[in-house]
Amino acid sequence: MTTTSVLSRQRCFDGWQEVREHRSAVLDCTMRFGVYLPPQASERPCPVLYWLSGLTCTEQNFITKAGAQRYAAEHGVILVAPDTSPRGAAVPDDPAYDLGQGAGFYVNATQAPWSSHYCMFDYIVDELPQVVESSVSSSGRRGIFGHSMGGHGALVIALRRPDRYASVSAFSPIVAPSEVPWGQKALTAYLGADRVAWRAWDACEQVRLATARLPLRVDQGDADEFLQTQLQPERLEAACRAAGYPLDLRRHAGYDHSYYFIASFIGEHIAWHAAAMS
Ligand SMILES: N[C@@H](CCC(=O)N[C@@H](CSC=O)C(=O)NCC(=O)O)C(=O)O
Repeated sequence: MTTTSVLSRQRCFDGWQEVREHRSAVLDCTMRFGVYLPPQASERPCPVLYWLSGLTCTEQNFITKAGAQRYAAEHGVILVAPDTSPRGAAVPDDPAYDLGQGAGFYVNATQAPWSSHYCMFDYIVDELPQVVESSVSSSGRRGIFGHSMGGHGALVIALRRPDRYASVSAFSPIVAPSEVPWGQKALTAYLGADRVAWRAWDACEQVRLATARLPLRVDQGDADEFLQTQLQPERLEAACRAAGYPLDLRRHAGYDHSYYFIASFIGEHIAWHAAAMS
């Protein structure tokens, strides 16, 4: 039985924005997550939409910058925003922003020293939903979305576990971590140098193996500073086309990689997930 404490609770669009903390058995550390409870959650079961943030983020970035609560209240969706890695003094870290704490990449690490704590895939797929959904009025319907590293996480998680989700979407995702510097660095550290082990964590590879077809949407700004070096959405487009996996990829002129882009389209994503989760 996990004990979860409420660290903060604010009224927001007639619902509640909370930050909760619990001891994670999977990650072997204390973890925080944001949970937004829309007004409907006090009257009836609501679907739960999980947001995965990108490099350098905590549970705070999404809840303070995306402006998502207005739309979650409108559509009766519970929003959950976890941290991006295990945390704490006992958890291995790296001085670089793109490895270690704040950069868990949503994989289950197999290599020392990371494997003792960095099991973000299992945390997001299994432990966190158990913790959250046993304490809120959940309809049992779930969606997942994310940004950049978190977009990669959302895609891989939904492609590998379509039984768990009704829909998946991403803002500016890393779609082929095996082929770009952020991903190659993280996968080498967490999984080792053998690229065969990387396939399970690469959305383009997983599209090729997918048997189920979830509603899949990606939004990408064309002024994104990481577009050519780290993101390369054309790789996902090609993989989906080859696999016959329907993809709704929308490109937006002038938008960069920031939360200003996310805030501009978050309402569309939440409405889209709400329809799929109903
Ligand atoms: N060069 C930056 C890189 C960090 C960054 O841009 N982080 C993004 C996600 S990038 C991919 O996962 C982000 O969401 N930042 C938080 C925010 O609130 O904008 C650096 O050195 O920090």
